[in-house]
This record gives sequence, C-alpha cells and structure tokens, in this order.
Amino acid sequence: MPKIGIRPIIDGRRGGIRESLEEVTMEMARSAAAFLSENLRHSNGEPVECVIADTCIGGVAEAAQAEEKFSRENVGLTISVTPSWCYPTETMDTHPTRPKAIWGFNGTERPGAVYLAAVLGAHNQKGLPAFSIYGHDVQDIGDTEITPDVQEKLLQFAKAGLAVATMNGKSYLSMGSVSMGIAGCIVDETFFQRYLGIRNEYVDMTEFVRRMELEIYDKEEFEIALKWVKENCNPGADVNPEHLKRTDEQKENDWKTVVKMTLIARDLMVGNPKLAEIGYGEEALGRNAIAAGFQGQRAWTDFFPNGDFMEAILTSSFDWNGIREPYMVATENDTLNGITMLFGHLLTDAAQIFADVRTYWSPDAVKRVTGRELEGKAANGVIHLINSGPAALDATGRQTRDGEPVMKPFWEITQDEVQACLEATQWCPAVDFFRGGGFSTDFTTREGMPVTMARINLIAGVGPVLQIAEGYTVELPDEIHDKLDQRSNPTWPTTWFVPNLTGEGLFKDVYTVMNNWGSNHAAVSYGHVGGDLITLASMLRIPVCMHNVPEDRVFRPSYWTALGGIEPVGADYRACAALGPLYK
Ligand SMILES: C[C@H](O)[C@@H](O)[C@@H](O)C(=O)CO
Ligand SMILES: [Mn+2]
Repeated sequence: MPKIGIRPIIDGRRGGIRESLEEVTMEMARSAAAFLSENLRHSNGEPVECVIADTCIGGVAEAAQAEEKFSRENVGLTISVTPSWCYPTETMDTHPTRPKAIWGFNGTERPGAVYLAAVLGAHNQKGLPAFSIYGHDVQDIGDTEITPDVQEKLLQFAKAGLAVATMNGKSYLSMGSVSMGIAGCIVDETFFQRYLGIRNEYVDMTEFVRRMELEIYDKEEFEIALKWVKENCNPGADVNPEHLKRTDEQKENDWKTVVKMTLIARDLMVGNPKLAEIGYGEEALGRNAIAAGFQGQRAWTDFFPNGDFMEAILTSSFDWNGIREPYMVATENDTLNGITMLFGHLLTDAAQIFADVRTYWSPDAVKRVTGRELEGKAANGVIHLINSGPAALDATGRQTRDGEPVMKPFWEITQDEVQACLEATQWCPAVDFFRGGGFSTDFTTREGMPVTMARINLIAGVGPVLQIAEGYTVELPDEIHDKLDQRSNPTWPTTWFVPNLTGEGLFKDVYTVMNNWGSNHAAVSYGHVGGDLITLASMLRIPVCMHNVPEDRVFRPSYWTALGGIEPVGADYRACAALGPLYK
C-alpha cells in the first residue's frame, strides 16, 4: 500500500540557524506522522504508514536523498512541514504526479508562513499544484500540538492523496460491454489512463459460462456459500404474473447459478490461489481489478439469471467468508458510476450504494397519488433511488454508531450488524425485465443517514466532470412508501434521498437537483463527504460542475485561487483545463 512521505524542511544555513531548528522541525514531522498513522487506515483495513525523510531538508541534495528514500518506500503523497523560512525551489517536492501539501506552522519567532507562501508560489509557477495547510491561530515555536483546523486539513488531504495513489496502476475490469445503450458503460480509456492511472481489462460474459461448465471455481467454497444463502437470504415475494413465474426447480437452479457467478466475478477481479490447485494457474491470477462492472442486461439476462445477487453480495461488507472489504462492482457496467463508487469507497472505507436516479416525487404528486402530505425532512419532495443490483446490503442502514444508522468500514462492523442487514433484506424472484430469472434485493434504507450522492460524467470538449449532492436518507410512512414503491419496482431496494438545499442555483429545490442529474445512475456514500470528493477531484484535475458542499470544506491546491477563487466553479474548470489530467 502507498505510504505518506513527510518532508521536514529547514533553513540550511549552519552556525546557529539550522541547529536551532533541527529538533522543532523534526518534531513537527514526527507529530504529523503519528497523527496520520493513528487516524487513518487504508480501505483494506491496513494501517497507514508514514515515512519521514532521514534528515531535515535544507537544500537540493537533501531533497534528492529524501526522494530516493520515498521511491524505495512506495510513497504516494507527501506533506512538507516547516516552522521556519527555508529556500523554496531548493527544497520543494517536484515529483510530477504525487499529491503534495505543505504545512507551514503559524508562528512568528521564525517565519514558517513566509516559506509556505513562497513555496506555493513556486509550485504554482511550475505547474506542480500543492495544498496549503496554515493553522488559523498563532502558536508558540516548539508547541507540538496539531490544532483541530490543521488536523482536519491534514486528514482531508491525506485521505484523498491515498485514494489517488491506491488507484494508480490498478485495473478496471469490464465483464461484458455496453448495457442497453448506456453511454456511461463505454470504456473511455483516455479517462481511465490519464485521469486515474487505471488500466482497462475486458472479459466477455461467455467466460462465466466457461467457468461454470468446466467448474473453474472453488467447489468447496461454492457449497459453503450455497448453504449460507439458504440460511441467511430471506425469500421475498414473487410478484410476477402466473405465466412468467419460474418453477421451484428453476429457482433452485438459479440460486446455484448466481452463487457461482459471484465466485467467478470475484475471481476474475482479484484472482484466487485455489484455482491454481485445480490446474488453472492463469485464472488464479485475476486481473488486479480495484473495480469492475457487469453488463448483465441484456445479452446475459435475456437467457441467464441476472447479476443482482452477485453485485449486491460483492459490494457488501460481508459474505459466507465473514466480514471483509466490499468489492466495487457497477451494475450494467456503468464504468463512470463504478469509478464514482470507487472514489466513495476509498474516501469513506465503507460500502456504497449504486442506484438509478429514478423519480422526483414532489409534495403535490405524492398528495395526488396517496392523499397524504410529505412531512419532516421529506416535506420539500424526495428523490427515489432504486435499481436492481449493487446497492450494498450495508445500505439497509442496520449498522449503528451511538444508535444512529451508519455504513461503516468493515473493521467496525459486528456480526450482529451483519445479521441485521441480512434480516432487513428480502430476495425476490426477478421481474419480467429479466427473462433468465435471478433474484433482486428488496429493502428500504433507514432514515437519518447523512449521505453524499455523486456521479462522474464525460462531457465532449471538456472531459470528466463530477457532480455532488450532500443530503440525508429519509423514510416515508408505510402508506406512502408502499404506493410509490409499487409504481416503480417493489422487488428492488429503495433509498429515499433528500439533498441539502441552498435555495439558489442547482440546489434551489429538490426538483432542480433531480432535473440536473447528468445520467441515469448515482453512487451514494455514507457521510457528508463532498469536501473529500472535491479534494480528490482537484488532485485528478476533474472539475466539479455541481455541488452543495459548505465553503469551509472546499479544499483545493492554491493554484485554484490564482484562477479566480471568488467564482469557484469557473476557477475549477480553468485550473483543470490549464493543468490537464494528472497523468500524461
Ligand atoms: C430493468 C431495467 O432495464 C432497468 O435496469 C433500467 O431502468 C436501468 O436500470 C437503467 O439504468
Ligand atoms: Mn440502472
């Protein structure tokens, strides 16, 4: 896993100055490293390691020595720290792609902030953007406390920087190709390669057939998984008309097929040493995939059971093997939504909701259809997020923290919470869209989760853009919910979403948010993480076309200020255009 490099920067002149600063500077580096390691984990649960340069960096020779150590240690992002004046171009991190931040101590015995401003000037002049971390209140030199405002910025920068570094060199695996003419499924290799550092891998869905027929999966695991399904997956109502209902025997076989599909998709993504034991060494390796998508509709689902079980289980934080990191799998192989899920996962460490952005229900329409008024947080209308497939079971909202519903990183989830998520989910025989059968998850997300809905779109003449809507999950009274749910698809999971409104522009009202959504899907993360998404997007040079993130959470490199900080959306577009994608 990538590490965080800490660069203690010092005034190189000896004979008093440097010597007086050695200890305070190194101490700043040590406290930043300890703080980050204590407060961050990788999404796979591993601790985040920091690497401190062996010496303080007073000039270019020591900068080069630090660089040599960092490349040996797989450093993916750096934070330069200093309480004093130092020599900007001689000490700065000039790596072309690594996210960079500078923490300039706010003190006045020595001018750390003067260095900070000067080195940012150098970064901007050289086109190597860096984030500025400058404490709000003056501290005394030697004060080792990291103030809360600095802590927040260190974490926001580091988590997004780790996401950049973690993606770099991995693959996105398309299982199948374009589903039902959805443009988001089209693999734009330039986007993956130049903005994300991700390579594209492809496999035809016939590979599932081959592996099922030749039994290229772990048969022991298959038996365990099937037993687990029988014991843990509650059957839901079959709402199909009589002539479309599949027989019990067909359903029994469909369960076997969807469990095999799940094992196969996972093995395709990340490999499985068990396959080498049965003579399939190539298959055992997998595709180094950090995210994937399954076309499903229609080439597969017109004949075979749908991918809903496979997608829902893989994207959840648990299965028959226990509690584990969720896999990022996009339904319909909507690659752009798959990458949005990946962003959300790397920033929150938790499972994600993948959904169609299906319906805006205005208070008037709800009144007309149900005779009832929407109330509370739903009073201004709601957006119905619903799709078969990969809404993680974590999205039932049955994990809790201090009694409130949460989608947690897997290492915080308890076995009781796993059972509660499974209890809250029904597996319904797939409806008529799916001629080959299968099972869809039906649940309703619990009310009261702060969430962030997001989506990447590719725009001709611009490139990728990101849209973000922070808001809350709500629940509707049963009489309203049931009527609205019946009108859409009662066999699919529902999340009722209400964006936070600002009263103007794209967040004037709930309708305007829905009306400006850029495509049919969204990815939803737990928490108000729009600020983190903005920071990540700026590192990758993806402009944010729509967001309702409070100003104090918007944290981008200082380069953006020079492009017109007063009009942030325009500045974002200009900065991303001027810099171009992170990788060339
Ligand atoms: C079953 C239908 O084809 C749905 O899957 C369809 O509305 C979509 O999800 C489109 O994204
Ligand atoms: Mn869809």
